[in-house]
Amino acid sequence: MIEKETHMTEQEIQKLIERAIVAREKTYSPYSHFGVGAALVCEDGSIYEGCNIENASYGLTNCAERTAIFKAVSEGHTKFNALAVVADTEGPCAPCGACRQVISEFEIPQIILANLKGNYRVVSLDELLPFRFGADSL
Ligand SMILES: O=c1ccn([C@H]2C[C@H](O)[C@@H](CO)O2)c(=O)[nH]1
Ligand SMILES: [Zn+2]
Repeated sequence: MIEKETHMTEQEIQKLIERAIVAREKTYSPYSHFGVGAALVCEDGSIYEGCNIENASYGLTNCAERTAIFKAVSEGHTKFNALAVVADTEGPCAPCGACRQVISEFEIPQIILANLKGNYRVVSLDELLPFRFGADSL
């Protein structure tokens, strides 16, 4: 189901969700047993994947979305076209607040929230994080 206009084709969306599903297989989540995968498209078309990485000190856990974004930024990318996130959820997987703030920092315009059952929803940054804090708030 597409609930929002997007610049991506159905095929592009499906390919990105598939990359996030593959990324999810690398999940390190021995505490929650809740695997999450993400796939991020950079402006130049390159794709970075990420999974959630947990820690015995629970608060040090890094979410899949932030893993993908930090991998890409650490390789020199700061402009992105889209991010897909997938988990084994009932409806489309919703990023946590910390990830929303990081997604906001890099102004990722299209965020694809998906699950393993084939449901997905494409949302804009304003839908994902309304009234957000950014550089212009400082
Ligand atoms: O946006 C989110 C929210 C949660 N998780 C992970 C963190 C933790 O490992 C597990 C349960 O919260 O899901 C993500 O990867 N992304
Ligand atoms: Zn998160």
